[in-house]
Amino acid sequence: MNIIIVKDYEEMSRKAAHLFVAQILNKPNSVLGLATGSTPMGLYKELIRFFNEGMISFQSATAFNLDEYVGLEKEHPQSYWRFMQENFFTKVDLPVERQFIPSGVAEDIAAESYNYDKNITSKGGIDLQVLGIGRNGHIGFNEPDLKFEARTHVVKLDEQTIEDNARFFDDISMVPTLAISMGVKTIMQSRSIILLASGKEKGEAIKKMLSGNITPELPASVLQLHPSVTAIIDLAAASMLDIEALKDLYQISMPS
Ligand SMILES: O=P(O)(O)OC[C@H]1O[C@](O)(CO)[C@@H](O)[C@@H]1O
Repeated sequence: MNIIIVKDYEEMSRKAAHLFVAQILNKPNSVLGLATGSTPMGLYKELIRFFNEGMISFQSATAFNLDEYVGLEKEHPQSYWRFMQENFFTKVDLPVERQFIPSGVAEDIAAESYNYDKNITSKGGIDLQVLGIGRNGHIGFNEPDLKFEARTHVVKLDEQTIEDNARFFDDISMVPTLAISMGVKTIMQSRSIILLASGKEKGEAIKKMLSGNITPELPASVLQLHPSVTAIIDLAAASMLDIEALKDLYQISMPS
């Protein structure tokens, strides 16, 4: 794993956008794995800026999102479908027919999960996946203790995840308790992964992710086994790391 420690959220977003731009320039028909939440919003803003400046086009790209709440219609203000429309898809030229987000209201969620994974494979697999990280170490909505072999599936959200995401809903009781999420195995099959983390509340999860211990109790720790991960972490999220000790395990670059 290559670790880039940056000053703040803005620098994290810029660096991540540069990696996405490089990916698209090298392979215009890339299959991108996209995420929601507060973390990647700055990345999308930067990509939209690059698009508006004419530097990149998503015309030939395909996008698969990580997850969606079960029970929320597309148009629900907190659905991840809506998040992607508002923060990215309507602002770039990625064709609608190649924007994929699992449906949280499919009649047969098991079939939806199976077909979602199959669709990723049929498009050649994900070239570049962006991930945030939950305070409990989740990636996508793969909560602690879920097996690493899971493909796209339905997950029961942790109390902590429900609490964390309650900020987006009028009341905590309105936060869905289930989600459909790419599984760890689906994520690990991506050719390259960028993990983003910003803010001191992510410090503990980042420390555990890099500790050397690989366990489903801290789902992001599995990324230590992936051959091409770049973790872009701001100083606040990196504040609990013993950088000197980690230099034996990872390639680490510090802010200039
Ligand atoms: O970026 P946030 O809002 O801190 O959320 C952390 C993670 O949890 C999720 O909301 C659940 O998938 C991710 O989208 C995100 O990466």
